[in-house]
Amino acid sequence: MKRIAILGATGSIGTQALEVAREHSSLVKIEVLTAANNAELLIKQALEFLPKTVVITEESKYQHVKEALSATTIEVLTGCDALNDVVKGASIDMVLTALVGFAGLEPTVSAIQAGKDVALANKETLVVAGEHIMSLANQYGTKILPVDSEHSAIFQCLSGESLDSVEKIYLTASGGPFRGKDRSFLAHITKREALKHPNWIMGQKITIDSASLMNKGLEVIEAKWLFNLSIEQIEVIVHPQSIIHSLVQFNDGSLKAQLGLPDMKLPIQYALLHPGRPTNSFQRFDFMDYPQLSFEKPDLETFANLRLAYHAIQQGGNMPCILNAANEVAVAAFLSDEIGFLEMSAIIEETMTLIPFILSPSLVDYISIDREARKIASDLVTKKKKVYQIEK
Ligand SMILES: NC(=O)C1=CN([C@@H]2O[C@H](COP(=O)(O)OP(=O)(O)OC[C@H]3O[C@@H](n4cnc5c(N)ncnc54)[C@H](OP(=O)(O)O)[C@@H]3O)[C@@H](O)[C@H]2O)C=CC1
Ligand SMILES: CC(=O)[C@@H](O)[C@H](O)COP(=O)(O)O
Ligand SMILES: [Mn+2]
Repeated sequence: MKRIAILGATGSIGTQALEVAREHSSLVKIEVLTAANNAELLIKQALEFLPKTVVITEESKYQHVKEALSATTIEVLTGCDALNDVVKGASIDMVLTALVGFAGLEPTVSAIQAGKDVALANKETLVVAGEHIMSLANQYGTKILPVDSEHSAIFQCLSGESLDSVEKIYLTASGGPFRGKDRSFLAHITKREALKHPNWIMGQKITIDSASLMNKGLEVIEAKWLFNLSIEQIEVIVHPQSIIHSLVQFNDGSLKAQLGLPDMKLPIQYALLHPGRPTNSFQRFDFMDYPQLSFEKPDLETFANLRLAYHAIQQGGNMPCILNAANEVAVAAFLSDEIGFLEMSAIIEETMTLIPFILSPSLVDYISIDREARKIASDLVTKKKKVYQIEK
C-alpha cells in the first residue's frame, strides 16, 4: 500500500490522481489532501477518502472545513506553512506536488528533507531550483518521479537504459491553440480562445502556458534537471496530435518513444505506483482514430516565450526563477484581462533584463528573487495595462 499526500488535490492533476486512487484502492491510501480555496471540493474529497489530515491554505475557509469534518477524526490545518509540516508525516510514503506555481517549491524541499519520494507535477519547482532539488533528493536518498506527460515518457523510455547512452531527447509540443498563427493574429486573441487547448483539459495557468509555448520552455528546463542533460541535448518538436509524449535518441541513433492517449491518469498512475503497471479501466488507444501523426518545427519568432526560456536556462543562475515569476504574474494579468497575449512575453523579457544576474543563488535566495521579480513584473503590468485599455 502506497500512502500518499496530494498537495493541490482540488486541481486538474489532483482530481485525476484521486481517480487513479479510486481505481487502485487496494494499492493507494490517501493520507493528506490540500487545497488553496476550494473548500467544498476538499470537504467532499475528504469525506470520500478519509485522509489523516487536510489543509486549506486560505485561512478564512478554515472554520468552514473544520465544521464540515467535525464528525470525522480528520485533522484540519490552515495556512501555507502547514504544507511544509504536513508532508513530513510519518505515515506518508510519497508526496504528489499537484499545486501550481512557485508555491510548490518549499513543500517539495520539506518533503525531500523528510525522506519522502516526490511525484512531481509542479514543474515550476524544477524551473526555479532544479539543481538544488535534484542534489537534495540525491543527498536524502529520495526519488523524484515525473508526472508531466513528456517527462514521464522520457523516464519510461530510459527504463533499463544508462543516461550515458542518451544522445538527445525530443520533447513533443502540441503547438497549442494558436499553432501556425502569426503575431498579428496573437495580438487580438481572447482568453477564451487561449483557454481552449486542442488536446488536454488542464488548469488555467498551464493552459495559457501551452498557448504561449512557455509550457514547453518550462519543460525544457524541467527535463534538463530531471535527466541531467545539457540544453543542446533537448530539442522541442511540434506534434499536434499529442500521442507521442516524447522520445529519447540514443548514441547509436535508435529512438524510443512513449505513446498513449492524452490522458494524465496514465503518467500519474506510473509515478504513484512505479515501478508497477497494474491494469486499469482507462480508455485504450485505437490506431484507426489517429491514421496520421505529424511533426513540425516550433516557431520561436512568433512564440517568444520558448526562446526566452532557452535564454534563461542558458544563462542559468537566477534567470529561470525570474522567468518563472514574471510569467506567473503575466499569465494572471492576461487571465484578468489586464494585458493582451503578446504583452506576456514583453513583460517577461523586460523583467529578465531589470534584475541583476546572480550565478549561484541559495534555496533561500530564490524566495527573495521570486518576490523581487513579481514586484517588477507587476509594475510592468500596471504600465502596460493603461496602454492596453486605451488600445482595446
Ligand atoms: N493539468 C495538467 O494536465 C498538468 C499539470 N501539470 C503541472 O501540475 C501543476 C498543477 O497543475 P493543474 O492541476 O493544472 O493546476 P490547477 O490550477 O488545476 O490546480 C492547482 C491546485 O493547487 C491549489 N493551489 C493553487 N495555488 C496554490 C497555492 N498558492 N498554495 C497552495 N495550493 C495552491 C489549488 O487549490 P484550489 O482548487 O483550492 O484553488 C488546486 O488544488 C502545475 O505545476 C502544472 O504545470 C503538469 C502536466 C500536466
Ligand atoms: C499534459 C501535459 O503534460 C501538458 O504539459 C501538455 O504537455 C501541454 O501540452 P503542450 O504540448 O501544448 O504544452
Ligand atoms: Mn507536459
